[in-house]
Amino acid sequence: MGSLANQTLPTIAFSSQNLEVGSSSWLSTSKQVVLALEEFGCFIATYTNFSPQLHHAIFKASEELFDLPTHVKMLNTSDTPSHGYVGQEPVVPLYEGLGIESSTTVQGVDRFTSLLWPSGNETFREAALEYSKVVAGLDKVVMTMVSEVYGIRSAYESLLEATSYLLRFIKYLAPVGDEAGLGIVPHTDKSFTSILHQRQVKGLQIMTKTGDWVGIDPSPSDFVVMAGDACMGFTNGRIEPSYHRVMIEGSEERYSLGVFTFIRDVEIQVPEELVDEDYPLQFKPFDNYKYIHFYYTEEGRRSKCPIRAYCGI
Ligand SMILES: O=C(O)CCC(=O)C(=O)O
Ligand SMILES: [Fe+2]
Repeated sequence: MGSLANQTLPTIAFSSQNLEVGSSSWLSTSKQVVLALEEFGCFIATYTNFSPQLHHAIFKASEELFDLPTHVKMLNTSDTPSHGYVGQEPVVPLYEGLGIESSTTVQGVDRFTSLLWPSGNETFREAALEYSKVVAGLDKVVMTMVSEVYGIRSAYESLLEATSYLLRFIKYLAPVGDEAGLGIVPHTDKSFTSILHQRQVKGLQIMTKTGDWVGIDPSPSDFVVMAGDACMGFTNGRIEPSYHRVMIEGSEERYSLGVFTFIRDVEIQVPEELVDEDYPLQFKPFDNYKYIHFYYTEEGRRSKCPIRAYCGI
Protein backbone atom coordinates (compact mmCIF):
# COMPACT_ATOMS: atom_id res chain seq x y z
CA MET A 1 0.00 0.00 0.00
CA GLY A 2 1.18 3.50 -0.79
CA SER A 3 4.15 2.38 -2.89
CA LEU A 4 4.90 3.61 -6.40
CA ALA A 5 3.53 0.82 -8.58
CA ASN A 6 4.98 -0.17 -11.92
CA GLN A 7 1.58 0.17 -13.56
CA THR A 8 0.19 2.40 -16.25
CA LEU A 9 -3.13 4.13 -16.63
CA PRO A 10 -5.31 3.44 -19.68
CA THR A 11 -4.36 5.57 -22.67
CA ILE A 12 -7.14 6.48 -25.10
CA ALA A 13 -6.43 8.07 -28.47
CA PHE A 14 -8.79 10.77 -29.77
CA SER A 15 -8.30 11.12 -33.50
CA SER A 16 -10.42 12.19 -36.46
CA GLN A 17 -11.72 8.60 -36.78
CA ASN A 18 -13.32 8.26 -33.38
CA LEU A 19 -14.39 11.88 -32.97
CA GLU A 20 -17.36 11.52 -35.30
CA VAL A 21 -20.33 11.39 -32.93
CA GLY A 22 -22.33 8.19 -33.30
CA SER A 23 -19.78 6.33 -35.47
CA SER A 24 -18.87 2.79 -34.36
CA SER A 25 -15.39 3.82 -33.26
CA TRP A 26 -16.91 6.76 -31.34
CA LEU A 27 -19.15 4.30 -29.50
CA SER A 28 -16.36 1.86 -28.68
CA THR A 29 -14.14 4.74 -27.48
CA SER A 30 -17.03 5.96 -25.31
CA LYS A 31 -17.19 2.59 -23.57
CA GLN A 32 -13.42 2.65 -22.97
CA VAL A 33 -13.71 6.15 -21.49
CA VAL A 34 -16.42 5.11 -19.05
CA LEU A 35 -14.55 1.93 -18.02
CA ALA A 36 -11.38 3.97 -17.36
CA LEU A 37 -13.22 6.64 -15.38
CA GLU A 38 -15.11 4.07 -13.31
CA GLU A 39 -11.91 2.17 -12.52
CA PHE A 40 -9.36 4.99 -12.07
CA GLY A 41 -11.31 8.26 -12.04
CA CYS A 42 -8.99 9.33 -14.87
CA PHE A 43 -7.15 8.27 -18.02
CA ILE A 44 -4.51 9.53 -20.42
CA ALA A 45 -5.90 11.10 -23.60
CA THR A 46 -3.75 11.45 -26.69
CA TYR A 47 -5.37 14.25 -28.63
CA THR A 48 -4.63 14.78 -32.32
CA ASN A 49 -6.30 18.23 -32.38
CA PHE A 50 -3.49 19.50 -30.18
CA SER A 51 -0.47 20.74 -32.11
CA PRO A 52 3.17 20.74 -30.90
CA GLN A 53 3.16 24.48 -31.74
CA LEU A 54 0.40 25.13 -29.22
CA HIS A 55 2.22 23.00 -26.64
CA HIS A 56 5.32 25.19 -27.05
CA ALA A 57 3.35 28.44 -27.18
CA ILE A 58 1.40 27.81 -23.99
CA PHE A 59 4.44 26.78 -21.94
CA LYS A 60 6.40 29.77 -23.25
CA ALA A 61 3.47 31.94 -22.14
CA SER A 62 3.58 30.20 -18.76
CA GLU A 63 7.31 30.92 -18.28
CA GLU A 64 6.71 34.56 -19.13
CA LEU A 65 3.88 34.71 -16.60
CA PHE A 66 5.91 33.21 -13.75
CA ASP A 67 8.83 35.55 -14.55
CA LEU A 68 6.66 38.53 -13.55
CA PRO A 69 7.40 40.02 -10.10
CA THR A 70 5.43 38.39 -7.25
CA HIS A 71 3.52 41.60 -6.43
CA VAL A 72 2.19 41.65 -10.02
CA LYS A 73 1.20 37.97 -9.93
CA MET A 74 -0.63 38.64 -6.66
CA LEU A 75 -3.01 40.95 -8.55
CA ASN A 76 -4.65 37.72 -9.76
CA THR A 77 -7.37 37.45 -7.09
CA SER A 78 -10.71 35.65 -7.08
CA ASP A 79 -13.85 35.30 -4.96
CA THR A 80 -13.40 31.54 -5.18
CA PRO A 81 -10.66 29.87 -3.11
CA SER A 82 -7.69 28.53 -5.14
CA HIS A 83 -8.86 30.23 -8.34
CA GLY A 84 -6.39 33.13 -8.16
CA TYR A 85 -2.71 33.45 -7.25
CA VAL A 86 -1.37 30.89 -4.77
CA GLY A 87 2.29 30.84 -3.77
CA GLN A 88 4.76 30.60 -0.90
CA GLU A 89 2.38 28.41 1.09
CA PRO A 90 4.19 26.73 4.02
CA VAL A 91 2.49 23.32 3.39
CA VAL A 92 3.51 23.31 -0.30
CA PRO A 93 6.51 25.67 -0.57
CA LEU A 94 7.46 24.44 -4.05
CA TYR A 95 4.04 25.30 -5.57
CA GLU A 96 3.00 28.49 -7.35
CA GLY A 97 -0.14 28.92 -9.46
CA LEU A 98 -2.31 31.52 -11.20
CA GLY A 99 -5.78 31.14 -12.69
CA ILE A 100 -7.76 32.62 -15.56
CA GLU A 101 -11.50 32.41 -14.90
CA SER A 102 -13.80 32.05 -17.93
CA SER A 103 -10.68 31.25 -19.93
CA THR A 104 -12.55 30.12 -23.06
CA THR A 105 -13.95 33.64 -23.48
CA VAL A 106 -12.19 36.69 -24.93
CA GLN A 107 -13.41 38.77 -21.95
CA GLY A 108 -11.98 36.33 -19.38
CA VAL A 109 -8.56 36.15 -21.03
CA ASP A 110 -8.47 39.92 -21.74
CA ARG A 111 -9.29 40.76 -18.12
CA PHE A 112 -6.40 38.60 -16.87
CA THR A 113 -3.90 39.74 -19.51
CA SER A 114 -4.53 43.47 -19.05
CA LEU A 115 -4.33 43.11 -15.26
CA LEU A 116 -0.89 41.53 -15.42
CA TRP A 117 0.41 43.36 -18.51
CA PRO A 118 -1.30 46.78 -18.61
CA SER A 119 0.38 47.56 -21.94
CA GLY A 120 -0.85 44.25 -23.38
CA ASN A 121 0.67 40.87 -24.25
CA GLU A 122 -0.81 39.58 -27.49
CA THR A 123 1.16 36.31 -27.66
CA PHE A 124 0.12 35.35 -24.11
CA ARG A 125 -3.48 36.29 -24.77
CA GLU A 126 -3.69 34.24 -27.98
CA ALA A 127 -2.00 31.17 -26.51
CA ALA A 128 -4.19 31.18 -23.37
CA LEU A 129 -7.43 31.51 -25.33
CA GLU A 130 -6.51 28.95 -27.98
CA TYR A 131 -5.26 26.43 -25.43
CA SER A 132 -8.41 26.78 -23.29
CA LYS A 133 -10.67 26.29 -26.31
CA VAL A 134 -8.83 23.21 -27.58
CA VAL A 135 -8.80 21.56 -24.14
CA ALA A 136 -12.45 22.51 -23.52
CA GLY A 137 -13.18 20.73 -26.82
CA LEU A 138 -11.57 17.55 -25.50
CA ASP A 139 -13.55 17.85 -22.27
CA LYS A 140 -16.79 18.17 -24.21
CA VAL A 141 -15.99 15.10 -26.33
CA VAL A 142 -15.21 13.03 -23.23
CA MET A 143 -18.29 14.09 -21.27
CA THR A 144 -20.57 13.66 -24.30
CA MET A 145 -19.26 10.11 -24.58
CA VAL A 146 -19.91 9.48 -20.88
CA SER A 147 -23.42 10.89 -21.11
CA GLU A 148 -24.16 8.76 -24.18
CA VAL A 149 -23.09 5.53 -22.43
CA TYR A 150 -25.15 6.42 -19.34
CA GLY A 151 -28.16 7.57 -21.44
CA ILE A 152 -28.13 11.07 -19.91
CA ARG A 153 -27.32 13.28 -22.91
CA SER A 154 -29.94 15.97 -22.16
CA ALA A 155 -28.99 16.24 -18.46
CA TYR A 156 -25.35 16.69 -19.47
CA GLU A 157 -26.22 19.22 -22.17
CA SER A 158 -27.93 21.46 -19.56
CA LEU A 159 -24.74 21.34 -17.48
CA LEU A 160 -22.57 22.00 -20.52
CA GLU A 161 -24.39 25.29 -21.11
CA ALA A 162 -23.59 26.29 -17.52
CA THR A 163 -19.93 25.21 -17.63
CA SER A 164 -17.23 27.69 -16.69
CA TYR A 165 -13.56 26.97 -17.48
CA LEU A 166 -10.62 27.86 -15.26
CA LEU A 167 -7.16 27.72 -16.81
CA ARG A 168 -4.46 27.34 -14.16
CA PHE A 169 -0.77 27.86 -14.82
CA ILE A 170 1.32 25.91 -12.31
CA LYS A 171 5.03 25.93 -11.54
CA TYR A 172 6.95 23.87 -8.99
CA LEU A 173 10.44 24.72 -7.78
CA ALA A 174 12.97 21.90 -7.65
CA PRO A 175 13.32 20.49 -4.12
CA VAL A 176 16.41 21.31 -2.07
CA GLY A 177 18.60 18.21 -1.51
CA ASP A 178 18.21 14.70 -2.93
CA GLU A 179 14.83 13.80 -1.46
CA ALA A 180 11.65 14.10 -3.55
CA GLY A 181 9.64 17.15 -2.46
CA LEU A 182 5.88 17.35 -2.09
CA GLY A 183 4.61 19.58 -4.92
CA ILE A 184 0.92 19.33 -4.08
CA VAL A 185 -0.71 17.35 -1.26
CA PRO A 186 -2.84 14.28 -2.09
CA HIS A 187 -6.33 15.49 -2.99
CA THR A 188 -9.31 15.16 -5.27
CA ASP A 189 -10.36 18.17 -7.35
CA LYS A 190 -13.47 20.14 -6.43
CA SER A 191 -14.24 20.55 -10.12
CA PHE A 192 -16.66 18.67 -12.36
CA THR A 193 -13.74 17.58 -14.55
CA SER A 194 -10.04 18.49 -14.78
CA ILE A 195 -7.67 18.13 -17.71
CA LEU A 196 -3.97 18.30 -16.87
CA HIS A 197 -0.99 18.73 -19.16
CA GLN A 198 2.65 18.54 -18.08
CA ARG A 199 5.93 19.60 -19.65
CA GLN A 200 9.12 17.52 -19.50
CA VAL A 201 9.42 17.05 -15.76
CA LYS A 202 7.29 14.25 -14.33
CA GLY A 203 5.72 14.43 -10.89
CA LEU A 204 1.98 13.76 -11.19
CA GLN A 205 0.88 10.56 -9.40
CA ILE A 206 -2.55 8.96 -9.21
CA MET A 207 -3.75 6.54 -6.54
CA THR A 208 -5.32 3.31 -7.81
CA LYS A 209 -8.21 1.54 -6.06
CA THR A 210 -5.61 -0.86 -4.53
CA GLY A 211 -3.90 2.09 -2.84
CA ASP A 212 -0.79 2.26 -5.05
CA TRP A 213 0.59 5.47 -6.53
CA VAL A 214 1.08 5.43 -10.30
CA GLY A 215 3.31 8.06 -11.92
CA ILE A 216 2.30 9.65 -15.23
CA ASP A 217 5.09 10.53 -17.65
CA PRO A 218 4.75 13.80 -19.56
CA SER A 219 4.29 13.82 -23.33
CA PRO A 220 3.53 16.87 -25.54
CA SER A 221 0.36 15.28 -26.95
CA ASP A 222 -0.93 13.68 -23.73
CA PHE A 223 -3.51 15.01 -21.32
CA VAL A 224 -4.71 13.50 -18.07
CA VAL A 225 -8.50 13.63 -18.00
CA MET A 226 -9.84 13.40 -14.44
CA ALA A 227 -13.18 13.33 -12.74
CA GLY A 228 -13.62 15.84 -9.93
CA ASP A 229 -15.84 15.59 -6.85
CA ALA A 230 -18.76 17.27 -8.66
CA CYS A 231 -18.73 14.50 -11.29
CA MET A 232 -19.25 11.93 -8.56
CA GLY A 233 -22.22 13.95 -7.29
CA PHE A 234 -23.69 14.02 -10.81
CA THR A 235 -23.10 10.35 -11.70
CA ASN A 236 -24.57 9.14 -8.39
CA GLY A 237 -21.22 7.71 -7.29
CA ARG A 238 -20.53 5.68 -10.45
CA ILE A 239 -17.45 7.76 -11.28
CA GLU A 240 -15.29 8.53 -8.26
CA PRO A 241 -12.83 11.43 -8.40
CA SER A 242 -9.19 10.65 -8.95
CA TYR A 243 -7.00 10.97 -5.83
CA HIS A 244 -3.68 12.48 -6.90
CA ARG A 245 -0.58 14.35 -5.77
CA VAL A 246 2.61 15.82 -7.20
CA MET A 247 6.07 14.69 -6.07
CA ILE A 248 9.03 16.63 -7.43
CA GLU A 249 12.45 15.06 -7.97
CA GLY A 250 15.66 16.26 -9.59
CA SER A 251 16.95 19.76 -10.13
CA GLU A 252 14.58 21.06 -12.83
CA GLU A 253 11.55 23.26 -12.25
CA ARG A 254 8.27 21.67 -13.29
CA TYR A 255 5.56 23.44 -15.31
CA SER A 256 2.03 22.09 -15.68
CA LEU A 257 -1.40 23.33 -16.74
CA GLY A 258 -4.91 22.50 -15.66
CA VAL A 259 -8.21 23.28 -17.31
CA PHE A 260 -10.88 22.80 -14.65
CA THR A 261 -14.60 22.83 -15.38
CA PHE A 262 -17.13 24.07 -12.84
CA ILE A 263 -20.89 24.35 -13.14
CA ARG A 264 -22.09 27.90 -12.53
CA ASP A 265 -25.55 29.12 -11.45
CA VAL A 266 -27.42 25.83 -11.90
CA GLU A 267 -27.58 23.02 -9.38
CA ILE A 268 -26.01 19.68 -10.23
CA GLN A 269 -28.61 16.98 -9.85
CA VAL A 270 -28.35 13.21 -10.29
CA PRO A 271 -30.31 12.32 -13.49
CA GLU A 272 -33.14 9.90 -12.73
CA GLU A 273 -31.67 7.42 -15.27
CA LEU A 274 -28.76 6.91 -12.84
CA VAL A 275 -30.93 5.94 -9.88
CA ASP A 276 -31.78 2.24 -9.58
CA GLU A 277 -31.60 -0.69 -7.16
CA ASP A 278 -27.81 -0.97 -7.46
CA TYR A 279 -27.41 2.81 -7.16
CA PRO A 280 -30.09 4.28 -4.89
CA LEU A 281 -29.95 8.08 -4.84
CA GLN A 282 -26.71 9.10 -3.08
CA PHE A 283 -26.57 12.90 -3.53
CA LYS A 284 -28.88 15.86 -3.05
CA PRO A 285 -28.79 18.62 -5.70
CA PHE A 286 -25.84 20.94 -5.02
CA ASP A 287 -24.14 24.11 -6.21
CA ASN A 288 -20.57 23.53 -7.44
CA TYR A 289 -19.24 26.90 -6.15
CA LYS A 290 -20.96 26.67 -2.75
CA TYR A 291 -19.38 23.24 -2.49
CA ILE A 292 -15.91 24.74 -3.07
CA HIS A 293 -16.54 27.22 -0.25
CA PHE A 294 -17.69 24.37 1.99
CA TYR A 295 -14.47 22.46 1.25
CA TYR A 296 -12.43 25.36 2.62
CA THR A 297 -14.26 25.33 5.96
CA GLU A 298 -12.91 23.42 8.98
CA GLU A 299 -15.57 20.71 8.47
CA GLY A 300 -14.84 20.40 4.75
CA ARG A 301 -11.09 20.14 5.31
CA ARG A 302 -11.44 17.47 7.99
CA SER A 303 -13.89 15.34 6.04
CA LYS A 304 -12.65 12.11 4.41
CA CYS A 305 -15.09 12.56 1.54
CA PRO A 306 -16.12 16.24 1.43
CA ILE A 307 -18.69 15.86 -1.36
CA ARG A 308 -20.57 13.23 0.67
CA ALA A 309 -20.26 15.40 3.78
CA TYR A 310 -21.70 18.34 1.80
CA CYS A 311 -24.59 16.79 -0.10
CA GLY A 312 -24.52 13.01 0.44
CA ILE A 313 -27.73 11.20 1.39
O1 LIG B 1 0.58 19.88 -11.50
C1 LIG B 1 -0.10 18.89 -11.70
O2 LIG B 1 0.22 18.04 -12.56
C2 LIG B 1 -1.36 18.64 -10.88
C3 LIG B 1 -2.02 19.87 -10.34
C4 LIG B 1 -3.26 19.57 -9.55
O3 LIG B 1 -3.51 18.48 -9.15
C5 LIG B 1 -4.23 20.66 -9.24
O4 LIG B 1 -3.94 21.84 -9.53
O5 LIG B 1 -5.32 20.36 -8.72
FE1 LIG C 1 -5.63 18.34 -8.57
